[in-house]
Amino acid sequence: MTTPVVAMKGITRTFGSRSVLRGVDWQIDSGEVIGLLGRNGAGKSTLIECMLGLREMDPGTVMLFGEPAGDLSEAARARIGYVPQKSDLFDWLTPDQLLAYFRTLYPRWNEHKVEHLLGRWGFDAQARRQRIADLSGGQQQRLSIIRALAPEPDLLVLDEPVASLDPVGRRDFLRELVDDVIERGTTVLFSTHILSDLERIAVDVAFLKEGRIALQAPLDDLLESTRRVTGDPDALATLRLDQELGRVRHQDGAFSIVARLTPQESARLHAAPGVRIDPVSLEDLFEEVTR
Ligand SMILES: Nc1ncnc2c1ncn2[C@@H]1O[C@H](COP(=O)(O)OP(=O)(O)OP(=O)(O)O)[C@@H](O)[C@H]1O
Repeated sequence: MTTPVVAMKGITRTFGSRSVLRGVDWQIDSGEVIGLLGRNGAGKSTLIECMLGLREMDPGTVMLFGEPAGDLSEAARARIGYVPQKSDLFDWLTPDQLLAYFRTLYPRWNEHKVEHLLGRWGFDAQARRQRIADLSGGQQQRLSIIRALAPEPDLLVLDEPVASLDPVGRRDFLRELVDDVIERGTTVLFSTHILSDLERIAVDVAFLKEGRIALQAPLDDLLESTRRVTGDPDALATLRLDQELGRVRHQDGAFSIVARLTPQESARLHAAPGVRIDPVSLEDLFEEVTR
């Protein structure tokens, strides 16, 4: 049996009276590429920070590459790349100084990739010698991504990595992620609110809701099996489906259920009079699962 890259058990985190994580059990295996979704304030950043041993937890344990996250060996630490939501760059340095510093910390550091990305992402000679504090938010985010990719990590964790990037920067970053990072078999966890980005990468999606992973599945399977069933409120009110994600009574009196349908359920509902079955988008799914 191979050791999971991430193994979390009973992760709990409370801020004052607010319980943000409520006993998360989660495992991420080698080579998985997972998009982490959840409403604002659902606890995605908190979960990621607990996962990487950057935040104290209430009860709970996290193992990374089989080692306790809070007491990682240098070797295990060097296998992780992290792009935080808020820049943690040493902003009194220049990009060249920052990258030179990090180069000394990692046994593996792909200088060719660094130069290539710096060139492609608009770091000319002047920008490379400018204080990071004086770079734009998007440039800082690009630099943070370059720093995380340079050591060719086995686990790459990205917390809303494209939030400050312009559309060209986003597309370019996604291309890099798909063509190089994922292609190499890297395990990737990334949180985003840009659902179309997830659809480009074709990954598993995990939904964080009420302090737990409420649902995780390959995105393609999820979209293929999930349907919105609309019909007569009285008939649908008593309908029970195996994997129901949500039910809504609309203002116009219509009633709909969003559920993952088995082939049998699908056949049964298609044959039922007055029932409509429609595909759902990832946005619909997000709304239902995180409602
Ligand atoms: N240091 C802290 N002290 C008090 N509350 C905190 C602290 N850090 C996070 N929280 C609270 O925990 C909740 C989850 O925050 P978190 O940043 O993890 O959510 P998120 O899912 O990443 O949100 P977003 O999508 O908006 O980035 C929020 O209600 C936040 O206010």
